[in-house]
Amino acid sequence: MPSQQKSGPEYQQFDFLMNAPALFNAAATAAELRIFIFLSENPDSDFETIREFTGVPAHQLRVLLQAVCAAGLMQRTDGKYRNSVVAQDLLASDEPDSWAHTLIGWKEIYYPAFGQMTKALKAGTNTALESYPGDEPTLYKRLTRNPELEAVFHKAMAAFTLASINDLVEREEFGTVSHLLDIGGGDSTTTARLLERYPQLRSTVFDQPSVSQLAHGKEAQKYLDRIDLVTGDFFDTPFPEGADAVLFSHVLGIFSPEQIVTLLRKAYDVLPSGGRIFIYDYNVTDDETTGIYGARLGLYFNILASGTGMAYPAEDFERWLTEVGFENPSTVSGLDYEHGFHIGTKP
Ligand SMILES: C[S@@+](CC[C@H](N)C(=O)[O-])C[C@H]1O[C@@H](n2cnc3c(N)ncnc32)[C@H](O)[C@@H]1O
Repeated sequence: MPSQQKSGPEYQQFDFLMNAPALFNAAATAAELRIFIFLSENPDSDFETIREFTGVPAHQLRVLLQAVCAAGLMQRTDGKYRNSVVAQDLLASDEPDSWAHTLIGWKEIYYPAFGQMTKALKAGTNTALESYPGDEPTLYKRLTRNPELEAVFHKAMAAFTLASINDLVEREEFGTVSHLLDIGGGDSTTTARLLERYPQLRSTVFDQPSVSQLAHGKEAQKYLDRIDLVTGDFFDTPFPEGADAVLFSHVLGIFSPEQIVTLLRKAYDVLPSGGRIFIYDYNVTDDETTGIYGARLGLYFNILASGTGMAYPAEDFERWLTEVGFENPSTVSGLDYEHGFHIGTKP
């Protein structure tokens, strides 16, 4: 009987897509078991050596390794295993910028929620948040009740931030800022990279109290004398004055247009004349048809994180900047991982 399977790149993409959740989880499990790091240190290991290292029963490990090979992250030659080029590049380290942390965070926190997509989208709210105790409206706030999971979340977020941050750090606009206000600055990873690059800069990082404590992590440790921490809820707590630029990195997209305008107004009010606003975030294209990182993020916000928000197109950010009073809003688009950099100046 002839094969029913269709051929061609679109069908191949369909085949990959239909199996991607299983392959993703296999990759994340291999990362959790530190197999990529092990193979980096011990390339061409045989099955028995990997079994001894992981302690996973032989049959189950056979199944896992086949899946990771099928995903293109590992190669097997004459019974010996090694990382593929991309796994060696992105997954084979424990450094803060390793994609291994991102995979584990997405496996533990993001994707379990995606099973509720239909329910959450129909309800118009982030119903998956019900799995986390508390009555706070966002994942970020509920995680403050669970320090262990919160640390996994911020490790994953910091890793992905580091993977996508170079295009932000290289923006020459930071060279003429003396005091930055980094709103929702997380564990200060972004601020630390900016301080490393721009010696004239100091930064005030505003985040929730439990998150700010994570600023004592590896990246920020070296610059604590140039970092001030301000804690609170950024909707309720006044923004501190004194900065000549405000940065929102991966923050505004979480929220609704009304909430975004509220935060932009708060930034506008504390800036001096000539002060600038910088927004670094994911953008889908203006016609809203492309952007796979943006797609994942928008769904995650609406199912779990905040019940609103998306990787808004650049034209939305520029319109909000104008509405609040910033002059000459502009966008640098096409940055790493579908990012855009939006700039406005207070008259
Ligand atoms: C996606 S993270 C971005 C972190 C960092 N700016 C980056 O680019 O990696 C969003 C941050 O906003 C903070 N956040 C969310 N809602 C907040 C609120 N209402 N008040 C203060 N911080 C908040 C979270 O704790 C988190 O650190």
